Amino acid sequence: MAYNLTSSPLFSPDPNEGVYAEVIIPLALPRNYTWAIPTHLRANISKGSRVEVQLKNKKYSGIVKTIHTDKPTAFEPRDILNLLEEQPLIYPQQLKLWEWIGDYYMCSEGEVMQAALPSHLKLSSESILTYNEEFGENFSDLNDEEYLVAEALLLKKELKLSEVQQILDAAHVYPIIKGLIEKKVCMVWEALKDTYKQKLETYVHLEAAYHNEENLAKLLNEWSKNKAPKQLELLLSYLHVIRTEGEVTQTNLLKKANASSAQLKGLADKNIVRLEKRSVDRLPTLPRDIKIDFELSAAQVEAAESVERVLNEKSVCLLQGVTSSGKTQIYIKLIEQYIKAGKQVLYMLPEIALTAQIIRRLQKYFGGYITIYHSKFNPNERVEIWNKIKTGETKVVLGARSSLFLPFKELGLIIVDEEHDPSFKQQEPAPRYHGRDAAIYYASLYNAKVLLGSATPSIESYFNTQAGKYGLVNLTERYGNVQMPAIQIVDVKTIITKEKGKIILSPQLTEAIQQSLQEKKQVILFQNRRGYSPYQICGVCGWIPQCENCDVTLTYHKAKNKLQCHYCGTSYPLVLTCAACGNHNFVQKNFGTEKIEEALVEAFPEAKIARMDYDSIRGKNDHDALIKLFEQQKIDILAGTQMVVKGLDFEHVNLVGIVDADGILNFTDFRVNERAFQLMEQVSGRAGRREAQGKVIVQVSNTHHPVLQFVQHHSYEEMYRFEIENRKNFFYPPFSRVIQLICKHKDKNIAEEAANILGQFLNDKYAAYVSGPAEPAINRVRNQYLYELLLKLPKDAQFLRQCKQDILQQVSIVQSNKRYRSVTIVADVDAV
Ligand SMILES: Nc1ncnc2c1ncn2[C@@H]1O[C@H](COP(=O)(O)OP(=O)(O)OP(=O)(O)O)[C@@H](O)[C@H]1O
Ligand SMILES: [Zn+2]
Repeated sequence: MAYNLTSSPLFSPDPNEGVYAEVIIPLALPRNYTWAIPTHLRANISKGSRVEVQLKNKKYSGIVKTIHTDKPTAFEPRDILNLLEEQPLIYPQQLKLWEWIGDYYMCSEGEVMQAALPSHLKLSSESILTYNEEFGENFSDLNDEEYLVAEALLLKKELKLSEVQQILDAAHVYPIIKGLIEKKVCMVWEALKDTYKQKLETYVHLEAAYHNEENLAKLLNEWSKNKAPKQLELLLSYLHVIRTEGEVTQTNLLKKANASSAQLKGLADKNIVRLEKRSVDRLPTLPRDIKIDFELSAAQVEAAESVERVLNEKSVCLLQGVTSSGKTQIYIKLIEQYIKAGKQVLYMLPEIALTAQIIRRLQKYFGGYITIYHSKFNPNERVEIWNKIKTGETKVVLGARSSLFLPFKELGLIIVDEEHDPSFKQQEPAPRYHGRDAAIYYASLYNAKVLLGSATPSIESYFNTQAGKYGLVNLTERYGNVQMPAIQIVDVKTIITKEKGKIILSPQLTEAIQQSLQEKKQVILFQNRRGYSPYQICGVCGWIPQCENCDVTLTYHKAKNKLQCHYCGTSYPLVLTCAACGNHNFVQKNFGTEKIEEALVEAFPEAKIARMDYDSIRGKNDHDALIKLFEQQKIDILAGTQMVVKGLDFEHVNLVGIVDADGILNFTDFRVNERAFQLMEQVSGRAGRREAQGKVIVQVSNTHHPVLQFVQHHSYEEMYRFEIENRKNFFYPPFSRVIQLICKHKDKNIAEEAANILGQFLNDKYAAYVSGPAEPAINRVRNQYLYELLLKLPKDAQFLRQCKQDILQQVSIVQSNKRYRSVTIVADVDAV
């Protein structure tokens, strides 16, 4: 099914008859409300239009979902106040996507809208406007009303929309605010993303008049030598720098020209140059240029051709290529084809913040054709990207799951790289959607194709290939025909340490590291726990310090000398005295990345060692900086969490150590085997990617765990055959669909009662499919007690729809009881 992008013109109703619009506003309402379209707006409002509406005493910008003539009977609809753009803000495909996500993931379209639109496009009375420092103070282009608001903003730096209303004393403020945002005088502050801080830099531009060679020559020739010779010198320097470097910052220019800012200001006052303050994070504008300078290997050519063949027949193809087989290279060739055919491509990655390496790789080939969409970007930029995608100007977008909400004009292909990665699923808040699954739906609306890629596909996707729903293409050899790394299992049970705890560096691992260092190779050590040690125990009575807000032991962070809860983030001072027995004899149990780093420094004093986890990486650039250092071999050993795994490509790593595999194998989740395999295979995949075969050492005490063998054989198929039997026997996905319901309340009894009532109802109607309510392993987080129900439902669309409806209805019945009104009930469809 494909939709016509030009929205259908309004039907022409009887002028005396009312016309109404169902409007989505960014709130979690159980349903959308209806407003009347006043006569003067009828000709221009269509599906997808952005309008200003009032609900109770608050105003919102909302999106028109449908237009009809059925007058609501229960209430007198109010008029829509304003139409904010002539053209619809979003395409019909997006309305469809929002609706699908709302239905499928059991949330409101308002919640989807909240996630889908950049903050600048969703205004409400509570929105806060902040002054945009980049704008400067030149208000000459503003009209009277805009001027009033801009002046107030310059003074106060931020204003609530309700305050703007008072300043203007007008009913219709949204169009004025829209104008100010478009002119970049202000931005909408995003409460959740307050980490965003602009760093500004002043850029120097030649005024437009001197872009003309003749004018410029005249200016230079007629410059009288004795008047401001320093400025002339500065101007000549500028002309030199702009030619060689493309862009000129004030700092750079003044340094190169050995000039002062007063001299630069002199040039600006003469209207020769113009100074512009701009955020330094902003992406450089690269020329739009495709430069593909590599050839695919024979195996890659075959795989690429198979992908094309499959996509001619099916909408979705899974490219299963072992680690370092060059899947990215195949994507690059495919992207090139789509660009040349005038189509847009969305390249989705699990965590964009961790993928600077891939961004660099793609920019090298596609230059300005590639755009990155990122929640860390300045809101102005996000709207700019939004608009360029909507007009079709931007051809390729690289982004995490939220890039799915962009308004593509001619979407041709979605690539979901590392499709198995659990971070494609949004956890909190709603919409709790899966980026991969929503991508498949979204693509279908454009008749676009989807390419899923992974060395270790999700069981669900692989199952779909076996069922014939998706095509499957295999790439079984590494690029350059390097052998897959050899896996050595080290039984840590047999190694006794001084402290009778788990060993961090077994003799085998130590020796292997030594050898790598001698050969001038690099080492990655993986541990899925950060901090120094995950708990400390009183050596006398066994008491363990816990978080006050969560049912969780506290992790010791040595560098900060603090205890920290990894669930709510609260820090505590170190506990030296046991709260139970008063002794001072704590033992640090188990270990995280910080302790590994310490052990490495001790064992290899000559080596350069670095740690990569959420404690050592702060800003968005830290990660890339560390990766670059590792690429340039300025680091010998890198110890880290999942962060060291995701799709990274290093040339000189020949050894990988999985320091504590038991920590991966002992989860209680039904996906544990799948996850453990994926994680270990992916970590292993970082070794020996270029020349000779690499080596992986897995330290583990549970040496008979079946997953270890699958990893040792690098055999996804063995893992799949083993796991699919389990899933079938216990009726887990892909044989069923799971919906997890969680009741949360600060009073344990109330949470439990609400869960019981819900459970009772579900058990009456869906007994065969319900387990719980039960307390999860961690039953209190942020002072909220948790109770969980799990439904494993047959995959019958009709049946599922009914069941979801019943659940939602029941949730609202439970919450209509005063006692349970404040119980939070979360439904998570396809929970991961
Ligand atoms: N045809 C080719 N020409 C030149 N270099 C290539 C080619 N194919 C792959 N490579 C190089 O081999 C390395 C591995 O490729 P790539 O990172 O694409 O593998 P991958 O399949 O994505 O691996 P993973 O699943 O581990 O992320 C990269 O450095 C890549 O540049
Ligand atoms: Zn806590």
